[in-house]
Amino acid sequence: MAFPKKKLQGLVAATITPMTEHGEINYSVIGRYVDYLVEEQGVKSIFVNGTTGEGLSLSVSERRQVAEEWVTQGRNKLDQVVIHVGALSLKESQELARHAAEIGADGIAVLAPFFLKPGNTDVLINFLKEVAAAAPALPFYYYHIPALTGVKIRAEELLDRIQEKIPTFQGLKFSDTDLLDFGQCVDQNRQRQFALLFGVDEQLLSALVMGATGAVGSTYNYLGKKTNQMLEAFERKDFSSALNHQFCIQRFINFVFKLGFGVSQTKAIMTLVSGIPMGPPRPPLQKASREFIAAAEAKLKSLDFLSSTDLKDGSLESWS
Ligand SMILES: CC(=O)N[C@H](C=O)[C@@H](O)[C@H](O)[C@H](O)CO
Ligand SMILES: CC(=O)C(=O)O
Repeated sequence: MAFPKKKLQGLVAATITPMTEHGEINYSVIGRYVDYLVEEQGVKSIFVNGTTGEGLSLSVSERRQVAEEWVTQGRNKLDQVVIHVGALSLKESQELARHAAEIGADGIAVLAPFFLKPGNTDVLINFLKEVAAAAPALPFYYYHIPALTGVKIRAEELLDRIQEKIPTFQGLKFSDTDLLDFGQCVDQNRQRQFALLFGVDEQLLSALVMGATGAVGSTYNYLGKKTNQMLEAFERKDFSSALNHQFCIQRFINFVFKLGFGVSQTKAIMTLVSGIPMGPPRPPLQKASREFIAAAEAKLKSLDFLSSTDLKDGSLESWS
């Protein structure tokens, strides 16, 4: 297969894995979820089984089924479905990579093994290479998220050496606030067609200035429309309105940060905004509190991210 394939760009939603109140995966709402992203948020690409999707809290068999459901439901509706296949076990990661290729996903992403960790860049690249080789026809993305993996290898250094080792390498998802590292990823790869996707939603505008080609994030599930307005303003070089959009997004994220924000809260907010029940997270994560939901709801309304008519069954009423 010729590389690069179609480039991954624009907003990519890191999908939530919907669950039932009993903690089983709720596959039945994924079709509705796809329609919601496309129709209500203008988001046409997704990143499945990542941090937000609790990918590392799912069994391999669940991860396969979740990936399959998104690919099936997204067919002819979504531009790209990228499956995160990172795992501590190389074997599991390879199995998931092969599976992603079999089901017709558009790409795979892998993070650094985070328990027994790679000690340097070459060791990390060699691990990634073994996974990539299990899906030789699929674009491969590195998922750089040092705060969660504890692997502090700079992306710029990895990018420098990865292309010659992994022919399917297409880019990275950069979930870190180090804009020097990110800027150097852009600057040193101008000749290449890499997708350099930023993953800190509250700082996306800075990364766009620095040359990001797209973004992967959790908030695009419910703030996709707003963020798309920021991207459009940026495209037409209307920086003051782009900044207004970014500040508005920041006001929300900053507010929830102070209350304590993570995957559990993301599930609750998405339930509230979309009306699609996302359910509780899987232990050790704990369901967001009622107080959190009430405060988030009020904030969403005050920022005009949620009109009262948007509120459907999934909202506070059914929150116990
Ligand atoms: C740690 C984490 O989950 N990061 C997400 C993606 O990488 C982001 O989308 C954040 O959720 C978002 O930027 C809010 O902090
Ligand atoms: C945010 C993101 O990319 C993830 O949830 O994996």
